[in-house]
Amino acid sequence: MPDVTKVVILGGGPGGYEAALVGAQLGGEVTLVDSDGIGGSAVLTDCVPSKTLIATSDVLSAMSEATGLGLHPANGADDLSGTVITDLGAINTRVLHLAQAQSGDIATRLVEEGVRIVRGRGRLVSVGTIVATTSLGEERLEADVVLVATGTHPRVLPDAIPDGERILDWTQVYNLTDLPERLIVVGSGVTGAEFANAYDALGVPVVLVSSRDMVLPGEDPDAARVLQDVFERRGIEIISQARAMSARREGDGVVVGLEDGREVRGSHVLMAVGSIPNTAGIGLEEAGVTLDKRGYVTVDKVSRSSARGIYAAGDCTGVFALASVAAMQGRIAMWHALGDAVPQLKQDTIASNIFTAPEIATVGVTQKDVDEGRSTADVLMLPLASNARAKMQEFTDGFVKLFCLPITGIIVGGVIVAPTASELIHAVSLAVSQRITVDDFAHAFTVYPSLSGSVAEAARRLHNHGKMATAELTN
Ligand SMILES: Cc1cc2nc3c(=O)[nH]c(=O)nc-3n(C[C@H](O)[C@H](O)[C@H](O)COP(=O)(O)OP(=O)(O)OC[C@H]3O[C@@H](n4cnc5c(N)ncnc54)[C@H](O)[C@@H]3O)c2cc1C
Ligand SMILES: NC(=O)c1ccc[n+]([C@@H]2O[C@H](COP(=O)([O-])OP(=O)(O)OC[C@H]3O[C@@H](n4cnc5c(N)ncnc54)[C@H](O)[C@@H]3O)[C@@H](O)[C@H]2O)c1
Repeated sequence: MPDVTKVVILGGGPGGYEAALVGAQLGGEVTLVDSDGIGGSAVLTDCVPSKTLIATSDVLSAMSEATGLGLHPANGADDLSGTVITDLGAINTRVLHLAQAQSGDIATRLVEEGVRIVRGRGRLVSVGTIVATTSLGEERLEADVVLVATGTHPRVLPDAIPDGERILDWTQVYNLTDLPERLIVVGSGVTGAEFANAYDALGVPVVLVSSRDMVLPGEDPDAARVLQDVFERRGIEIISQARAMSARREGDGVVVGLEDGREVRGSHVLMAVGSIPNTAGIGLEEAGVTLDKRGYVTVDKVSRSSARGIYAAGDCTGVFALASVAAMQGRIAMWHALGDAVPQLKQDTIASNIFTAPEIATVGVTQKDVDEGRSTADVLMLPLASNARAKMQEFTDGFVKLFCLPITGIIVGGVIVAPTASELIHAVSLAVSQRITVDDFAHAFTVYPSLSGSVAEAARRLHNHGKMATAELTN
């Protein structure tokens, strides 16, 4: 390696910008090439905007549940949420401003740390050479280390092309200034579920077209069941085992055609049918970077691609489509490339959250791992309905589920379905990453009354599981 390592990063999302910060910290000469704005899709179109929208919809969800707390609307509405004017134009203006401001803050920090930002589209022309196409023309950048962090874009069905007005992908919903009269959401993965939940809370009649039996395929089935029940109770119309084939405009509305010939009518449709990696046409395979059959860059646990000197991070690797994972993969790449101590990416410690009401947070070993024999963990599920704080808050849906190893009682995973699951999961995440036992976890104080008391209670109830297994082993 030369005295100063030249690093060129393609993509300014969390995978790219977090790597840039580490690269600069470790003395690299870092150039970040980004085509659509620093912060990437995470900040400008996906994670930050959706969670900002959900900050508003959460207030309305709480208001709609407040009747049970003795708060009645004064104007004859069904619940408190019916007493406010939901100004979607104002909500979306706030969302977009916040995203732009966040993007600006990240760009400022990068420049302060000595990262050079090139606004343009980059492509590899050889292993160590990138050409960035900018508004001023082409710029050639030589690199000792390249990081590809180009993310993904929304998948489009050939007969349901988004028009940005009524047929929308999730990057386009923030253009709306008026609430849809009836929103069809196609796809009941995390994106579809979060938007169906948010728009329902905003007071929009929602139809959810779900290709499976239940919403959130691939997530914890008990958690998915809770959400399905909550959605149905709130009046979201779920069309299960239905695959959308087309979406077309008709008059002032849209018609979604299903595979079985049925048609669903609404004022708008949001297509949330997955993503495609941004890896085509940027010289990756020509430079020796192996892509899998879906187009994701194949990487190892220190973010190395198959081509020497070329690393990849984030959604374009298909590892786990989360901003936190992208950021960690990016940092790992720089630690490795620039010779610092480097921890491998541990996928079995990743925590994530689905921002619905209630939230669904998970970490580590899953129910599927246990059911399919990949983990021998003991499982305990504790409904939150008996928790004192949950009763005070009139919260009846949700549970805590913990997974621990049978012999040692080490906590290896957890699922929390609760209004603040995204915060509650951190204790479990810490337990998983630090290999804390159920006994140690249960011995730590929790506040009374609190939902976290149920997390500790679940650990306490797993005490005998570990003991029983140990006794069986030693007898
Ligand atoms: C609706 C939605 C909500 C989400 N919510 C959450 C959440 O709450 N929490 C969470 O952890 N994750 C969330 N995610 C996932 C999260 O957004 C992604 O995991 C994250 O964006 C991945 O970061 P990245 O750096 O890999 O890519 P991106 O954020 O996609 O950034 C990649 C950047 O590279 C640019 N680019 C592409 N090609 C080139 C090129 N050739 N040259 C230069 N630049 C290029 C792109 O324009 C983009 O700016 C959500 C996803 C969606 C769809
Ligand atoms: N809160 C968060 O952290 C958050 C939020 C959103 C997305 N994400 C990340 O993004 C990833 C992708 O999530 P996603 O929901 O965008 O995509 P996805 O691929 O997980 O889900 C898309 C869903 O659409 C369904 N589908 C596909 N074609 C269909 C059709 N024609 N008709 C009906 N249904 C159809 C699929 O069966 C699937 O269930 C997640 O795994 C997650 O990692 C995270």
